[in-house]
Amino acid sequence: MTALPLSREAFEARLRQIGAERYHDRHPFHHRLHGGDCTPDEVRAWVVNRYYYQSRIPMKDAAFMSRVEDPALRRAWRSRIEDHDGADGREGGIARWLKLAEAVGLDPAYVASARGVMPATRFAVDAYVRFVREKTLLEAVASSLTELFAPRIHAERIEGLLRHYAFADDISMSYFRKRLDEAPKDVAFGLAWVLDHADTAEKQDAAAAALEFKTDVLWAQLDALWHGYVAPARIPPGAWRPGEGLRAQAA
Ligand SMILES: O=C(O)c1cc(C(=O)O)c2c(n1)C(=O)C(=O)c1cc(C(=O)O)[nH]c1-2
Repeated sequence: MTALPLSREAFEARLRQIGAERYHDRHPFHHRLHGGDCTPDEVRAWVVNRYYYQSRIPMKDAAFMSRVEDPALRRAWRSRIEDHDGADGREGGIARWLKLAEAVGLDPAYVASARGVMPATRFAVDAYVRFVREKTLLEAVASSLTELFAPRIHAERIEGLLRHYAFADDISMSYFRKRLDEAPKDVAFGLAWVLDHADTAEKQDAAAAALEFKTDVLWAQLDALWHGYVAPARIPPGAWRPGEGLRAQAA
């Protein structure tokens, strides 16, 4: 006997439960960061590694769009690329992230080179891009739904960083402030699309598994960061080392 799909409401609740249990706002590295307990070098390591995630988001969205045959879906999706890359003289999220890099004392060109990114960060982030390129469109859209839970963490981060770190100001926090405006529209669209298209129990299971996979992508990045940079730090070969990639004044 084939299982019946959950109602729209029950399926949405199932997706939200995944966030409640597995989203990376629960990770100890985030508690440390937002609570003011990170050393300047731990913050720098986070900025260097998280840049790689940021830089790959528009690439995964372009990979997604390259597979979409419906112009309406492509039209709804394409602002995600512009939000990160910028458009028509408007600065995008990547440029704003590099302002944060500068504020924490890093050379933006070094960060943008991605030279200091840890292997585990690359593996996790590249796995996300590959997932979106290779899985069904439903799984690809579902994997973006961690953003349902992101506004909460961005608000928490703005507040925590402003309270605890001298580098935090309007300019260095602009990435997160802007995401508070941008993300809700994307996620409302993505959630409605998944609820509309996951119309069998099998598709609901696949969408839920995709969201879990994505929480793993995020969690694994923070595990790597903790292992690499929080004492006793075990920095992997080739990854950023304290003192490297600093901007001239901060060196
Ligand atoms: O700071 C965060 O915790 C966080 C998490 C996520 C996420 O949940 O994937 C994204 C972002 N930020 C973000 O800024 C962003 O642009 C973004 C795009 C996506 C995506 O999967 O398409 N996730 C996220």
